Amino acid sequence: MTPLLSVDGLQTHFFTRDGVAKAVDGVSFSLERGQILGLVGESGSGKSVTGFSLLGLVDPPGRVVGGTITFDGEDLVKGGEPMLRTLRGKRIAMIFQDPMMTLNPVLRIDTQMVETVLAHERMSHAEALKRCREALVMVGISSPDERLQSYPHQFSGGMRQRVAIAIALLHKPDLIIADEPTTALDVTIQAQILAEVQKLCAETGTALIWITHDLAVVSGLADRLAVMYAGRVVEEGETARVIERPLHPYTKGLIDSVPQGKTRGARLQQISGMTPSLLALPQGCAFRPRCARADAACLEEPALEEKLPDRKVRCFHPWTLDAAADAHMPTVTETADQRSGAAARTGTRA
Ligand SMILES: Nc1ncnc2c1ncn2[C@@H]1O[C@H](COP(=O)(O)OP(=O)(O)OP(=O)(O)O)[C@@H](O)[C@H]1O
Repeated sequence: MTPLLSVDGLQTHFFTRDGVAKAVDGVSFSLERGQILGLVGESGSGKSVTGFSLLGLVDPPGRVVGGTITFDGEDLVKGGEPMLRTLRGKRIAMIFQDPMMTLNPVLRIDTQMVETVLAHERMSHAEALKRCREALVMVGISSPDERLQSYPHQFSGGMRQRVAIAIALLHKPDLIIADEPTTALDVTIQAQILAEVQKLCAETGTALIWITHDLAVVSGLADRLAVMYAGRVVEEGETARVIERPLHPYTKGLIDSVPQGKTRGARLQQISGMTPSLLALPQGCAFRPRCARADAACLEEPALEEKLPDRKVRCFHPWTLDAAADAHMPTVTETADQRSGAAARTGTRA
């Protein structure tokens, strides 16, 4: 089956006075209709820039400098702004962390929603209003008529985000890109919205890219995961399989740092070290300075390769491909420095 979206070798760079920040540098993934992809990684890994690149929303000094984005058979990079203008908001919608990026504070909800409908479709005002009402009901808003006559400031944060999601749904898009849309909300509201979005995707066949730094959020939502580090996808695969058997040391570190019921009260493992500056990336694998499994081979840049069926990983020493070897490898949370410190104390070679 041809995927709805196929991103191949996408590169989006920022040409700053201090140098070129390769925020997205060779990102590849694909998505089928109705599928949910979780795009995960620490802050600054290039998740948002990837999302913005898909919609042609990267502003100078940033620019898409390479790769292809194929959406329903059309090359969006080649098609450029004229093609994107016809798709944006209609076939591809975006939900932002701050719903006020979507909502106009001085307009009533009905005015802005009806305007959005009529921007892409010809119908009467009454028909457009009916569509708006249906979209509000879809995201769990009761008494939509009353809500339609309100202004954004009359809503709670969670309710504002629901309205923003309803606006994204107005044209029954093929793809929604959601950039940390529930991060600012309390856990209960977040869980409700996640459940509703999941249901909507299943019902409408809308595909979704859910961008988040929170692996726990997407693990219950996404069909597939793409893990990003320093502008690159380092691991991609089916969510359950990635969580159960992470291959990349960074993915394993992310999973180990998610609180589990069984570890309540126990000290959480954290990935030591910091994400590197994009203006001064280490030679070879960008995760090398934080990785306990790194060796001289990692001074070369690994490629994203399919090391197990339907599992891609960008690493020379992925986990659990060789259980016997894994048993002798240090955990990802130990750094090379810690290892050599331990070795010095015990008089062994690190
Ligand atoms: N306007 C800009 N000018 C220069 N560099 C930028 C700009 N926007 C983004 N970048 C670069 O792109 C990198 C990735 O940014 P991006 O917002 O995609 O990260 P992210 O993974 O979404 O993190 P966060 O969750 O913090 O938003 C930034 O760390 C920065 O180096």
